[in-house]
Amino acid sequence: MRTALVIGTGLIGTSAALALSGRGVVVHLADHDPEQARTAAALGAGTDETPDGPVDLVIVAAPPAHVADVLADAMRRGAARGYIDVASVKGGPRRELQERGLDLTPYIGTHPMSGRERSGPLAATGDLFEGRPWVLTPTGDTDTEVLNLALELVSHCRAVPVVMDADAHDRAVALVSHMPHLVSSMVAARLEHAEEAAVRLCGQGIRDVTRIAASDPRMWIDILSANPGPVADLLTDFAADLEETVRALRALQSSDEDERREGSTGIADVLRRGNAGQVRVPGKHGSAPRAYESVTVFIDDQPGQLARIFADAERAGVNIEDVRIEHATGQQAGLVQLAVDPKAAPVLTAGLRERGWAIRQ
Ligand SMILES: NC(=O)c1ccc[n+]([C@@H]2O[C@H](COP(=O)([O-])OP(=O)(O)OC[C@H]3O[C@@H](n4cnc5c(N)ncnc54)[C@H](O)[C@@H]3O)[C@@H](O)[C@H]2O)c1
Ligand SMILES: O=C(O)C(=O)C[C@]1(C(=O)O)C=C[C@@H](O)C=C1
Repeated sequence: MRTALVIGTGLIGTSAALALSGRGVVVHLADHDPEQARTAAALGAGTDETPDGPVDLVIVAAPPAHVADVLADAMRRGAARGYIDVASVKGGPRRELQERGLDLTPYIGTHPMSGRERSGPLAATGDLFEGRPWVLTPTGDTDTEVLNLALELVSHCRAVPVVMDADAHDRAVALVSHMPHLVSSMVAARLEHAEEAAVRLCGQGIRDVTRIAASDPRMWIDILSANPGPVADLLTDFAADLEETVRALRALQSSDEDERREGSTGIADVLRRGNAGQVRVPGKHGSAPRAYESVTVFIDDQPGQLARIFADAERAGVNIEDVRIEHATGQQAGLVQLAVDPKAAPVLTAGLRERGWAIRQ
């Protein structure tokens, strides 16, 4: 692929454009808000000038409700050899395009399974998709050359291609993305009118559960409107679990010992099922989940601390698999949790202590 046109230069479009530009592809940037395209260009994602002629690949990264319109327009004016979109839902856009009677052989619906709770080009990064699944939904009619262009894009973004049927994709993301998003919003909504004294105690647990609730509601209304049935089915099962859990908690309040025992069994069952589901969440780069050990380091909130920790870990010969930072409430300090291979944990602990770091036991 030598040239590409990204239409919709927000978080996802600009991240893909940064990755492609970094691999030498000439990327043109367009957005219905020209300021967004200018910002993306200023970040080094490409040029906001209109291409002279057809490009190799058009990548539509507009909100889901606009995808079919934008694609249809680009296809009618022959803007490229191949066309893809990156919307979070796949069945709806394809059907909308079919209804318009367009030739869909040069089109593939795709979806990178990576994002952030922030929108716009300023939130973009060229490594956003690294190691993440990128779903492609070709059909029997898809032009092979276009499939190859899409695979090239996925490879330039260092993502992992996954081929799926569009409707099967929508059912899968209802489970792993859309339903969890609503649950996160509902947990976060409990905080809206909560007392300040309680909110001040927020720790890492609630931060993990509510991060995605900060996302742009307009985008999520589009996504959920395009996949309401599968999400409603999942939430119906979720509601049944909730009811059972409430029943078990009420039983735990009982003065009757048998009822309390039943309540305790009910709660243990929810927690056990949670453990069983959680271990199925794939690990880094889509590999089977791996158990890492955490080494927790106290840091002052000063520039360069993280860089020093990483350099000292390298000196100790330890590979850091993942990192998480927890800020201490009301203090200029924090805790850095370094996830490492269990065998490397004592080596890292000793190495960091030797270099003056305070390690939490
Ligand atoms: N945010 C995520 O985590 C995520 C992850 C994977 C896929 N997606 C999908 O990627 C797409 C973009 O999402 P985002 O998070 O980058 O959103 P964003 O809000 O950051 O960017 C969307 C951009 O599209 C532009 N736009 C809106 N209507 C347009 C139109 N008609 N023509 C041209 N440009 C238009 C907006 O001005 C904006 O710059 C969506 O379809 C979304 O479902 C999002
Ligand atoms: O991690 C996040 O912030 C996301 O919003 C990512 C996420 C997801 O649910 O995994 C959200 C929607 C996209 O369609 C794909 C990815």
